[in-house]
Amino acid sequence: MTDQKASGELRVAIAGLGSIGTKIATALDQGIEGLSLTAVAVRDPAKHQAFIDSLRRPPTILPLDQLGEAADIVVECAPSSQLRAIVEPAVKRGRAAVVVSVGGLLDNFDLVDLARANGGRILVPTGALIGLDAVNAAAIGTIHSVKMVTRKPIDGLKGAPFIVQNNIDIDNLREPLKLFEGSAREAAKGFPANVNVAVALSLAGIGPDRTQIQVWADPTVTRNVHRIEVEADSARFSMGIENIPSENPKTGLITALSVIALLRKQRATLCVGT
Ligand SMILES: NC(=O)C1=CN([C@@H]2O[C@H](COP(=O)(O)OP(=O)(O)OC[C@H]3O[C@@H](n4cnc5c(N)ncnc54)[C@H](OP(=O)(O)O)[C@@H]3O)[C@@H](O)[C@H]2O)C=CC1
Ligand SMILES: O=C([O-])CC(=O)C(=O)O
Repeated sequence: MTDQKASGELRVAIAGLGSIGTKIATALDQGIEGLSLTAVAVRDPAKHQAFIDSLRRPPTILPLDQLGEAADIVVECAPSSQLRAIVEPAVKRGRAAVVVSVGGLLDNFDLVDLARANGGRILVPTGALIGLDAVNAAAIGTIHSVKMVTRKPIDGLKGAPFIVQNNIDIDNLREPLKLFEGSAREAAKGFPANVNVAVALSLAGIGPDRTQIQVWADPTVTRNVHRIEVEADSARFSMGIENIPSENPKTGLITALSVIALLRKQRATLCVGT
């Protein structure tokens, strides 16, 4: 690993080899300019050994808290409950942490201060969303409102704490049901594995308390559908995305691609989009 550092490559580690992590690992193994995969953290090594062995340059398996020793960039793609255990040791060492479980960041926002104090960075990819470049730009001026409506197939919402705690039966729905309306912050509590997108949107724009979201369980859709309306002093824009679910029905296929695009930008000569 020291050799790779000496060669000028940015070393990348991945925490969690699920739907998102395996795709990022494969892309890094196939080659991203100036980056190499050096380490991964998994909960059950035996489960992932065959995948790791199938890579051309198999990474080392390390505990979560050691990823920052083996990498310049630590990519978090585990459940949000693990966010702190992954990000804290990395940013303490001055590393960059790419966070996909961004909903979990709201309850751990001191990590941003920790990163700042230690020369680390926290990078939130656009993920399963669209247009955070425009939201970032509008936020340089004044954004008056950000409203989002998320519709997901039943499988994309099963088990969400909001649904369980309120005893809502979504299994037998025949028409769309509005489950939730409120702030991105409250939505992240009720749907921690379902509305990371709303939190990313809020952090790019006017924050988790002012960003409004509706969450619908919709048996008539087969994709994770997000529609967003932004009203700002520079522009008014509407955005929509219909994500094809990955093998994890809660996660759109585009999420891993978004992280790969972010990683590509770290060393690319030509960068397009903010
Ligand atoms: N920002 C965005 O736009 C989006 C964010 N997400 C979020 O990204 C995260 C990852 O999603 P996804 O890949 O679909 O999830 P998966 O459930 O497919 O994968 C998560 C992986 O993390 C592993 N894991 C669990 N605990 C640990 C641990 N202690 N150490 C190491 N690995 C662990 C799991 O292992 P095991 O298989 O053994 O359980 C699993 O392989 C989720 O939090 C999800 O909500 C998802 C979609 C969009
Ligand atoms: O935000 C999330 O956690 C996932 C999501 O909506 C999607 O993949 O479309």
